[in-house]
Amino acid sequence: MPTEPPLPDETREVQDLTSLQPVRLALRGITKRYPGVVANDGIDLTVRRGEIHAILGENGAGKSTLMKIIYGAAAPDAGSIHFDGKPVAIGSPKQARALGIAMVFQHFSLFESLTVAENIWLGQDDAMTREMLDVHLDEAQRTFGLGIDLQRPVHTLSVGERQKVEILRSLVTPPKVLILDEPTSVLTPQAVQDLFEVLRRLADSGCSILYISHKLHEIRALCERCTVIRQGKVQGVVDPRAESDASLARLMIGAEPPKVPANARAPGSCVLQVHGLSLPRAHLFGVDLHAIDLSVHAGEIVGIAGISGNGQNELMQVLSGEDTRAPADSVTIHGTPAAQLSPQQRRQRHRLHFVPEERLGRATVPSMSLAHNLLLTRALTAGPLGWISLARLKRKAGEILRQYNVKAAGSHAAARSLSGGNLQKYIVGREMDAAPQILLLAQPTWGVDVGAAAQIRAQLLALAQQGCAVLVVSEEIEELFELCDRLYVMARGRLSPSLQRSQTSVEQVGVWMSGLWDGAGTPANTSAEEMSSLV
Ligand SMILES: Nc1ncnc2c1ncn2[C@@H]1O[C@H](COP(=O)(O)OP(=O)(O)OP(=O)(O)O)[C@@H](O)[C@H]1O
Repeated sequence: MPTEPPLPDETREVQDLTSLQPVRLALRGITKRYPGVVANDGIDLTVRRGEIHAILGENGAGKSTLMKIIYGAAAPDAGSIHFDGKPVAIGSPKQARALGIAMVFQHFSLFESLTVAENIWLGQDDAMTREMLDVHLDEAQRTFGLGIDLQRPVHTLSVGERQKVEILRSLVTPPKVLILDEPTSVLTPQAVQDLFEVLRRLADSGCSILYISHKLHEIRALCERCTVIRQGKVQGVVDPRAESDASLARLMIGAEPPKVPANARAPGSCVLQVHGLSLPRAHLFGVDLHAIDLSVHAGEIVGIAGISGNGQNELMQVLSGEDTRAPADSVTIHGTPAAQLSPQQRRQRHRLHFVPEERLGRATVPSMSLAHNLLLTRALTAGPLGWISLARLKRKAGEILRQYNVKAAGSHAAARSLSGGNLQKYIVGREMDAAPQILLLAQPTWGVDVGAAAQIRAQLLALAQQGCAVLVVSEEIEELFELCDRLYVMARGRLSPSLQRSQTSVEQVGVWMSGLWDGAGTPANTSAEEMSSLV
């Protein structure tokens, strides 16, 4: 049995059955510095064979950096890695894969028009023929009960099924260590349960799993050990099943997350109205919108629940002005036709601001500094005679960093250098800081830690209190119940009637997410393909 390098005294090591298993991966003193920040500061991590080990930490704590080091995508400045008892230098993802380390990234990288098998084949080494791949895939499917039709084009798959394709891809050559970075962000509760079953079977077969998530209940349901990181240092190694949300939050952020204030507002007049909006999809893999009716009042927070890929993106594009094909009066703002106004016209005339789902590439230009990224949505920052004042931009970006607790090297930092959660805080902060009258947000707390998520929700409530009309699209039903006065549910390009939050339940919204409300079209007139997109 390989010997484990000694653990430092300050680490609270949990002793349980997993400690009988040999050590598969041991990191000692891993340090990684970026300009202005020590992302990993002497990190020790021990993962045993067949163990599901969670990595927990606030935004910017250094989790992704550590995983990139294990996967050979970043080089440590100091420290050592032992794999199956032997010291290794992992210089590239290819070397990591050769050792048996696989990684499933947060964002899917699949070609829509190719089949599942073709997508998986693309990522394999040249030596793997299609015939060999089919044998491996059949074997992996049988062992882990994945049940994916390998011949289906990816565009016909639901998000849950796409996630399974990513996992299946990592199982072609059975991994010894599988790293998953927030794999459940876009999954329904049922798809999460299915994923957990697959992961448990994988662990039973001896694979060690490193699981990054901000969702404490998931970590508790799945993992027997959890390494908590704060500001690049290990705070402790605990059994998450023996910890409460409060105790995990204390380890992670040094305090309990702030309570979101109770919601007592009286909505004002109707600000944003959508009437009978039907729109064919703009591209082959989009969703048609059918007869959408929606209203949002001043001072009101309205939520749209639903599984992503059911038309939410298409609707948000019409509302934000990115898609101006709809008849002018199908969207009105303060009673005036608005569907054909550009995003800039909506910002200038109606102070309508938008936080899209994609942080990099859409909400920000990855290579530009945070200060320059302000220019994407803030005309206010131009100086007299239309000159851009860099000093003003920097000052404003600095204010947003401070007010929204964003961890970054400064206003000069490139957007892509921020951790996912910190960039999300910056984008939400940038739009809230513009004092919008209408704010549209898609997945506002995606990838954000528990403390920061509570902070963003509290700020949204305060904004509504000041009279802003807020529309939130979210996969997280609990979040919508915490925030919203009214809810709609979106399925297959249709929007349900509105529900007062106080008069509905999570269960009812869950049922409606399958498109089963009166007048929505019953399963009888729903094609198999449409139904599968809801699973
Ligand atoms: N390529 C880079 N260049 C500069 N700084 C970086 C780079 N990658 C990460 N950092 C910084 O290192 C720190 C740790 O980032 P990391 O992405 O590892 O955090 P994280 O714990 O995964 O956060 P999140 O939960 O928000 O994804 C952050 O301060 C981040 O800004």
